[in-house]
Parts: sequence; C-alpha cells; structure tokens
Amino acid sequence: MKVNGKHYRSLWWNSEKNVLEIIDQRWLPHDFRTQTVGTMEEFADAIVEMRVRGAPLIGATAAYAMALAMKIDPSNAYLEKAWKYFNETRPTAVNLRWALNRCKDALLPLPEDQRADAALKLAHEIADEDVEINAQIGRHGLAIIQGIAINKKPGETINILTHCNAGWLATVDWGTATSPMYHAHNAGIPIHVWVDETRPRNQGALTSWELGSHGVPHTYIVDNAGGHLMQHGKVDLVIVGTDRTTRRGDVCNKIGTYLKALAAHANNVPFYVALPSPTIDWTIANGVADIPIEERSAQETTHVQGIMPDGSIGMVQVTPEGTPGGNPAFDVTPNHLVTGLITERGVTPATAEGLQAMFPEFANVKPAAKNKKTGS
Ligand SMILES: CSC[C@H]1O[C@H](OP(=O)(O)O)[C@H](O)[C@@H]1O
Repeated sequence: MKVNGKHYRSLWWNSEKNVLEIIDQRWLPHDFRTQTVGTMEEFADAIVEMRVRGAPLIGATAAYAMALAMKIDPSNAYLEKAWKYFNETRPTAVNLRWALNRCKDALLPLPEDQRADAALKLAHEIADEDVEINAQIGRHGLAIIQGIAINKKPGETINILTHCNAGWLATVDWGTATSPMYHAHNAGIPIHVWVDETRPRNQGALTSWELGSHGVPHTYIVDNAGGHLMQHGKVDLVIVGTDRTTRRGDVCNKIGTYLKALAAHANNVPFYVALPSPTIDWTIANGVADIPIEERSAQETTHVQGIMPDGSIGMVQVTPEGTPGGNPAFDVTPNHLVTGLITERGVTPATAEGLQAMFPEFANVKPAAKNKKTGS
C-alpha cells in the first residue's frame, strides 16, 4: 500500500545487496523505519521482537530466512536446524510452520547445489501468493459490504469494527481484514472503521496509520468500547484477522477478539474473519484446547510506547512499581460465534463441512499429536 504516495510492501528483496528489507513496525505509527535482515539471528529477532508481525508476514519472512539458511549451508542437517530455530520464534501463528514446512518439503528432494536458488525463488513465490490471496479476500469481502450497503440509505456510511492490525502491515500487501475495507473504499462505498487500540502492543495504532495513509475514515477506540457501540447500533459489521484457524473454524486471533465476538453475537452484528488458507491448521479441530497461546513479556502490559515530550519515541510505565503483568497475546473464538470465513476462494461457514467444501484437497489431513508448548 502507499506511504506518502509511494507504494510499499511490508517486506521486499534487495537484489543489489542480496538481503531482505523490512519495515521495522516497532516504531510505527510515529516513525517509518526500514532495515535489512541478513543473518539468521536478525531473522529470528525480527520475528520475536515483532519488527515484522502478523501471521502471513511471519510466514513470508520465514521463507526468506530459509533461503538464507540454504545459502549458508544447504545440507539436510542445517535445513533441519534452521527449521527448528525459526519454528521456535513464535508459537501461535501457524503460517510460520506452514512456510517452514513448505520450504523443507520443496528443498529436501533437491541436490544441495540447487537449494539456495530454489529457496529464494520459493520465498518470492510465497510473498507474491500472499498479495494475490489477500486481494481475493478483499474482493469476496467487498461483496459482503455491498450487501450491507443495499440495505442502507444511499450514501449512508457503513460502520465496520476491526481488532488489532490485520492490515497490509501484517501481510506482504493489502492485509486480510483490511483488504475488504480498501476494496470498498476504492469502489466509492462510504465506510468508517472503528479501530480497536488492541493493548498491550497497540496494533490499532498501526491500523489507524494504514487507514489514514489511504484516506479511509476511521476512529481509534479503546478495546472495551466495541460492545457499547454494538449495543447502540453503531457497528454494521465486524471483520478481524486470524493467526490460526482450526479445521472446524475455531479462530485464534489477537487477545480481545473473543470478547468482540461475544458482543457481536449478543447484538446480532455479523462477525467475519478474513482467512487466508495458509492460516488454516488442518491438524486440529478444537482451538481452545489445542492452539498454543503465546505469553509475551509482562513489560508489554505494564508499559506503553509513544511520543515523549521531547519528540522521541519512548516507553512509560503505567503500573505501580512491582506490579506483575500477565500477557497472553491471543485468544480463541469458537466457531459458533463466527458468521463466516472470508477466504481467497470465497466466503464459507465456520464449520468443518464449510472449510472442507472450500478446500477439498485438505479434507484427509490426519490430526497430529500436538505439543501445545511449541504448536508443532
Ligand atoms: C493477518 S494476520 C494479523 C494478525 O496477527 C496479529 O498478531 P501479531 O501482531 O501478534 O503478530 C493479530 O493477531 C492480527 O489479527
């Protein structure tokens, strides 16, 4: 998407330096900083520290990480070592494991001297596929918004609530939850977006930065305001992203999503999830029982980042000294609270039958023994 009129993806390959370039999202929305990622440690750090974040973007980053690994040492042993090293960076977004497995499956059959080039080519393909998948999600989500517009007075604004950042910053481009919003805005449909702040990392500020850059009307709200707005008829539709959706349609997403789904269900507000197929974990059904929930640092809850009086970006402590912080980074919305899943192939019910009908090639994937701690 555009940043000050210039098109950017969230990551891109610098073919002159032969390194990956990323937007370092830790400094947004106050400072737009890019950086190169050229070592195994820099790749792992970029994922762990959320310089790159969002399930699809984590997956694309992991693919480029495997390309670097094959350039360093194309042996089977190093391939396995790299797979394990990167799989341990963050446990919840299944796109990480999906990308690592896709790379391993493609590379193992190849002679070692072909692996580095093949791995980089595959990383480019995964990045480009993500852009197209998200554009398709946008087109299918646009139809939902158009369906709501028909029942509104001509020119009446459609109010959409979203949680966290499932925007182009969380993917290579377009975003997932935001793609239908951008498509609707570009089609001239009057939308307004309620943007949940999404403590503790305040990814709502990223969504606000994105939507503002594209001229989409929006309002930044505290996480706990969504239910009130729904009770008062101020939300026509909720669209969120996902980090892992199970084969029966249970949706794992940023902490707080479940509460939005409960409020939407209680107020008969349609609750849709934008779901790229690499985010489906076909090996599990019960999301609450089987999806590993990342526990991040307490400091993310006891402190908040922002612009300091001198204009620098800093952290301030919001809690008393010594107060412990708890920080589960995700929660799981059971499928019965989900109105529909917006995939790149179309909109489907959040059920095992719905997902199998949309993706029949995965219908026979066998449940795997899960180690909930690592998610694989
Ligand atoms: C399009 S996936 C976006 C998804 O990822 C975010 O998690 P994080 O910022 O911790 O990587 C959040 O759950 C978003 O909905």
